[in-house]
Amino acid sequence: MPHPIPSPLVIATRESRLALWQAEHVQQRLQQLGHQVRLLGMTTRGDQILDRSLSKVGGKGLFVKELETALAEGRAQLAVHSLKDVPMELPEGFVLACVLERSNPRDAFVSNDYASLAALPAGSVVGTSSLRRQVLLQHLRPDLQIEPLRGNLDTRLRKLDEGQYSAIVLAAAGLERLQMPERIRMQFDTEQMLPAAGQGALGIEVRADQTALIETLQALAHMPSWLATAAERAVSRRLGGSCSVPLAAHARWQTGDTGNGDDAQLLLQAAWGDPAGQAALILAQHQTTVRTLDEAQALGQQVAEQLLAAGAQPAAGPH
Ligand SMILES: NCc1[nH]cc(CCC(=O)O)c1CC(=O)O
Repeated sequence: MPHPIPSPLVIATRESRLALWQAEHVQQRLQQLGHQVRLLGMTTRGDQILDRSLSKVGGKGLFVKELETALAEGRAQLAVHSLKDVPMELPEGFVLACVLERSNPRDAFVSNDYASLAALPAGSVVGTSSLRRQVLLQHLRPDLQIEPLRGNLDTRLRKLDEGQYSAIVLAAAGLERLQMPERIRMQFDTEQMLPAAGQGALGIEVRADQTALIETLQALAHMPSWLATAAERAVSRRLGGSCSVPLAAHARWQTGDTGNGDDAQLLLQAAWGDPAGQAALILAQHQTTVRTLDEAQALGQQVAEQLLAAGAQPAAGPH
């Protein structure tokens, strides 16, 4: 007999506005299916360490460890994550139960004074929180001064408004979820600023032994988004997946939009940039029929091998 599904179900969540929105979104979806759902808010080490670049202090795992402890101890059953922040390898005993339908995967240009990246005068200071954006922005506009920007969305916007930066670049999905779409002056198309693996998608993590719960959560799964992000994450995994790797990976369906058709083709594009910022960007892409998670991962591995063959360097150690 599988474990019965507890009632109420408890979602462990960080307490940033974005994390709460995401947890409440899943709460509502599960309530619509007839489940009782409560939230358990908690502060993680990633939320506490705000003064150093994330890539220097241990990476994505910082945001999920406390949530996993709550799952392990049975204080909660689900953790809802921005898929982008989920490490490529989950710790033993945990699985990604499903990926929900992806919203906007693009990066947004936010500024009080300038309408687009192209409009910024030479030497302008642009804030961004990831090595990927830093490398891609420097590639698009070598004349700009790209500076680190940490903190949750409200903090980042405040730093912009205080005049520390002429513009900042962050995920459009976050601004849309927090109902600040008017802050977005321009959205980069994905060819110009290739998104991070999983950007704009939500994933639900559970304990691997919760088989009945995993079964239940398949009602929230969106296979086209799951397959696309699985391909993206496989690129990241092969390159040592962590925020200390300046890697972009984005997959999109080419035929139909369902991913379920017999001939649905997935186009996966990826970029790797030298963190020192000198060498040219390395780009790779491949398109193929994808029907299963295994096929999606094989596509990701293939594109990763292309990047490596062209000179991309995998991260030194595991994170
Ligand atoms: N790294 C933080 C983070 N994690 C998820 C989002 C936004 C939503 C998403 O990408 O799914 C953000 C903010 C950002 O990158 O600007």
